[in-house]
Amino acid sequence: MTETRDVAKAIDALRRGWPIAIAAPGEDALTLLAVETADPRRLDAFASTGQASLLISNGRAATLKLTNQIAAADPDHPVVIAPAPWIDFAAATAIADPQLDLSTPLKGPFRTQEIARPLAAAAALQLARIAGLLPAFFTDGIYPEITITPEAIRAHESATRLHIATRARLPIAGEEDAEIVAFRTPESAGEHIALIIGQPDGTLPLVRLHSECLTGDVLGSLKCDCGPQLHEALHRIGGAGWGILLYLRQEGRGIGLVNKLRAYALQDQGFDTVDANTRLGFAVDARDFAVAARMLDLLGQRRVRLLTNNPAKVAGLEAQGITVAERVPLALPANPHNARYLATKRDRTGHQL
Ligand SMILES: Nc1nc2c(ncn2[C@@H]2O[C@H](COP(=O)(O)OP(=O)(O)OP(=O)(O)O)[C@@H](O)[C@H]2O)c(=O)[nH]1
Ligand SMILES: [Zn+2]
Repeated sequence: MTETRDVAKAIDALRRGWPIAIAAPGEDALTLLAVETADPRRLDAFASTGQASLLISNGRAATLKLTNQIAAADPDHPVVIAPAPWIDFAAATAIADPQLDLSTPLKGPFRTQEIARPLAAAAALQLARIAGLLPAFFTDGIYPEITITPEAIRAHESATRLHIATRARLPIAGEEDAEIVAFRTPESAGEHIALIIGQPDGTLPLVRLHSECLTGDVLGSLKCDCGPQLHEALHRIGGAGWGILLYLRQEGRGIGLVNKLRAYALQDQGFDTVDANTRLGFAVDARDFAVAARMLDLLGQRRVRLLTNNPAKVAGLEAQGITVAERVPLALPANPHNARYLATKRDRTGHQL
């Protein structure tokens, strides 16, 4: 069994443009080179014939009108494009990156091929998301140094080794009686944070799960509602007497900052937040709230009142054994820049406002 440490090495390798392999039980190993971090020289070294297959997500394949029958029936089924002489590094980049769709007339024809290693292929796309890279790979090249298993990727993602690293008083503007709690896991560097406001008083805590949004939280972006929601949540928790804000390192609904900004670039071209994620090749929402449940558990709070408009957060916590006794809506006025985003959340992702 590969160690989760090897997953960290594999993520590092992909981000540096080095190949890795994923070996699932019952399948031959699938060799992979991330398109985003490759270059023509690395592609030549990976595929000595100069030609490699391309592994892309179902959403990206659908945009390129490339889903074969099996893939069309199953939106999680990745797609492999067979090698062709014209699929050089530049063509592969145009296949991988939807931002280039309007400026790059795609060549063709493409030929998709049956996926010989479906488990490894699905794990590869998951790993691209964890690494914050575009979900597209050259495959079937030379055998690399690092081989990992889908099981190790799952273990790397799991919250079971999350623990409290330290806690300290942290008076904040408007809420001076607050304590910050930092959580760590050996698997990843991004630390999740809880801010406990007020003191437990026998009532259920008012809890907010806030997913990181650098643009909204720090820069005051008007494209989303994250910044105002963050401040309103802190205010509402204080007003309730006591409660907890979980600051989850799930930037861009789990696809990472760079991929979220790619989604913004697609939104500049007219796509909404849902279609932008799909065209990039990601799930509409890639978050997993198991980590939030584990944090509440470690804080001794298994029954909460939850500030959210998103039924998926309620379901995600309840699936992990946290009781959401009440959902408390958290809606803020729209502005001209985020009105469409809020309408899309209401109309397409089931947010209840
Ligand atoms: N991929 C992507 N992520 C976005 C976009 N706009 C905002 N985000 C991210 O969405 C997340 C905001 O989620 P939250 O406010 O916690 O949750 P929510 O699903 O809107 O549910 P609420 O609890 O009702 O607010 C943050 O991680 C943002 O970075 C976008 O257009 N694309
Ligand atoms: Zn935001």
